[in-house]
Amino acid sequence: MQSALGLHSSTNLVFGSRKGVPCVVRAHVGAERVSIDVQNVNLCFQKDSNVLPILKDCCMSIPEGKLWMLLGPNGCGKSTLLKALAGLLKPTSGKLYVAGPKSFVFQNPDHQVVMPTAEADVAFGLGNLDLTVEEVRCRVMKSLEAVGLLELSQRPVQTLSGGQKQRVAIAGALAECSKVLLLDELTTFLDESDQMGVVEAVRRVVSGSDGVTALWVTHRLEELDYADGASYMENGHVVLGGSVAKVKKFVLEKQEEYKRSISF
Ligand SMILES: Nc1ncnc2c1ncn2[C@@H]1O[C@H](COP(=O)(O)OP(=O)(O)OP(=O)(O)O)[C@@H](O)[C@H]1O
Repeated sequence: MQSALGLHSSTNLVFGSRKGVPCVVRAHVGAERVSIDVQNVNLCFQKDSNVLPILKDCCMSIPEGKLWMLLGPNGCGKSTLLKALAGLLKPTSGKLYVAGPKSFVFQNPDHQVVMPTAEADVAFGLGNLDLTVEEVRCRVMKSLEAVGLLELSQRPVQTLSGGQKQRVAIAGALAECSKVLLLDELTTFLDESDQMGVVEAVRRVVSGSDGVTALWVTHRLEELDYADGASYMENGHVVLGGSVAKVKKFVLEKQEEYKRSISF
C-alpha cells in the first residue's frame, strides 16, 4: 500500500531462494530475535542490453528493537538494499525477511507530507483502516508526541522545517503501527539542528517502543553515536557489521587511508 507517508506494507516480506544455497527465514539469530534478515541477496539492474549487478551476495541481520545505521561509499548499494527491504525492488536471488509491518521514509519530505497540517497528514494514512474518529485521534496524537511534534500538530506543513516534516512522516509510519522503519538518508538536506532533531526523534521512538526497529542509511559519522549498531557496505555487500565503536573505527581508518592515498 502506498500511503501519503511513504510506502507502508503490513505484510512480512520473504523473497525467493538462491539456486543451490539453502535459504531459511530467520526470525532469530542465536537467542536474539531479528527484525531484518538478508541472506545472499543479489540484485541487478538492466541498462540497455547490459545487466548491472548492484547487490552481490549481500548478507545482514538486524536485531529487533534497535536503531541500526547503514553506511558505505556512494553507489555501493545502500538505497538499493533499503528499497529491496521495502519491497520496491525485487532481488534476483537470495532471501529477505522483514518482520513487518514496515514503512519507507524518503529523503525528501515534500514527496510524502501532503496534507495541510501535521495532524491531518498523520491521520491521512489511517484513512483505509477501520478505526473510529477517537481511535484515529488517539493514534495521531500518540505518534506526534513520540516524535516531539505534539505542540505543532495544527501548524500548516509549509511552515515546518525539513526536519519537522521528516518527523511528521515518521509519525505517520508509527500511527500505521509500523514495526520496521526504513529511513533513507533523512538528514542529507537538513541543517545541523534539524538533523539532530530527526535523529534524536528516531532514537526516542526506538527506545520508547515495544520492538520498533529502524534501519537508517547515512553518510554522517556523527549520527552513529545515536545508534545501537551499524553495518558498512562496499561494492554491493556488507563488509562489516556490529557495534558502533567497531564500525566507526573501521570508517575512520578508511578515511585516513584515503587521505594518505591522495596526499601522494
Ligand atoms: N534504476 C537504476 N538503474 C540502473 N542503475 C541504478 C538504478 N538505481 C541505482 N542504480 C545504480 O546502482 C548503484 C547503487 O545505487 P544506490 O543508490 O543503491 O547507492 P547508494 O549506496 O545508496 O549511494 P549514495 O550513497 O550515493 O546514495 C549505483 O551505481 C547507481 O547508479
